[in-house]
Amino acid sequence: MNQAYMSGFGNEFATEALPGALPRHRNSPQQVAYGLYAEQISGTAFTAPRSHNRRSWLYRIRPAAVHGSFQPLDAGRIASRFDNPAPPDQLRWSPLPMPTVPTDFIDGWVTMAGNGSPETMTGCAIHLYCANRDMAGRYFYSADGELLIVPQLGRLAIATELGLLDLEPQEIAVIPRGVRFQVLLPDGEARGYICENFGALLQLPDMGPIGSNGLANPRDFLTPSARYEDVEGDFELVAKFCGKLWRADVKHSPLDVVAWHGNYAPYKYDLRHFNTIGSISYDHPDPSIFLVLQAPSDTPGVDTLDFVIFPPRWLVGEDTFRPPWFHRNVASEFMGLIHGAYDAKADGFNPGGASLHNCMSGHGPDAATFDKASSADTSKPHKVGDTMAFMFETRHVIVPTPYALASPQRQADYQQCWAGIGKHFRLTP
Ligand SMILES: O=C(O)Cc1cc(O)ccc1O
Ligand SMILES: [Fe+2]
Repeated sequence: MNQAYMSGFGNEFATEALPGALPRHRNSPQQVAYGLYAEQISGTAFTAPRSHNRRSWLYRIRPAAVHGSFQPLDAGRIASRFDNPAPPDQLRWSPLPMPTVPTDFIDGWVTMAGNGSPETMTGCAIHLYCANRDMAGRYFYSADGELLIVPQLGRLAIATELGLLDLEPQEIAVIPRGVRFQVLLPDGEARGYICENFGALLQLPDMGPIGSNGLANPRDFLTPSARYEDVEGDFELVAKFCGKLWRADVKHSPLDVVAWHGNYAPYKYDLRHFNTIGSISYDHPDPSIFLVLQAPSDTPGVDTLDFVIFPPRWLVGEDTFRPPWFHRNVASEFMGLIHGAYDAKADGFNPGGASLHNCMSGHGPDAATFDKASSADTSKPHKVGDTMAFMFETRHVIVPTPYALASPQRQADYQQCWAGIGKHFRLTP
């Protein structure tokens, strides 16, 4: 039986939708079973160390090269230059309204912020998506980066070359750079966040003194089994390349991979499976304990991108201000809320909304949260339940796009959430 998913992070998978479609003990035999073509897709340099080397072998009805020539396509609200002035202000946005005209997953991208560039393969772009129509007869890939997709509203059925990913809010998916896919909307509409990682691939973090278990456990990552379609028609292949969109005619479905093996493949992960580690004595720890996936930079210990979540958890710290503290960081923080409320903000940060606190911009609990937490009874545990927030944290400054700065969703009064923070200073302890 061809199971829907295979378990494990970055495994050497082998999967075939027709028996015997995978060549045995070689990758590129003179003739492949079922008249298939053999094709390799590499996601790291050929010479990358074995522990980081990612590539897969695809056995398909037609090679990926078979399509018409690419023509420029209007990129709409997708941006890839992050060289406009970035204000040091704390920024926050309300959720995007759902589209009023038919909009598929790709048409519905809005770039909010980013850094680096696709050409130099450094940094990332942060997009929101908002869609109400299936990608009918349309297939897409990004040569610019891997896509970390974080649904907030509505399920996604992501049909990829390597198999089908069914995704719902509180799950995430990663589509590797170059892998072609089509997104269908089982609920008729969908909204969420995308981080397009231009640099080194996302990986599971080392865990140091935490030990060999915890955080996101590798076996909870699911990769789809091979699944193909053998259909011909007048289809469109959309490529994102060097920040621009391009379209080409394709007379067959590119999702025609009958079998594949390797470790370069899409995967999904249910954030509700995260094994949250926290303080069981005093003080609020650094948010790095909530790290799900990291994209390392060339500097050991410094990531170009961290994907961090704030899941439901017990707070038990005694004589402790339990919510996130006031802080300024060298790293820059783009946050989103998938579900519920976030424990540092009493209101204004809503599911589907976003915030950006850049390098050294002061932020932390709003006045209402500060007042409540400073007088809470810390002799009793408190459950932060029914919540799922996340953060794309980067080493480089996250530049908001001109669109995001001028967006009607931008909350011009965001800084007011700290205006009520009073002076409590006195000369007695
Ligand atoms: O700013 C935020 O809300 C994110 C955050 C959470 C936390 O628990 C500690 C530091 C931090 O930046
Ligand atoms: Fe922060």
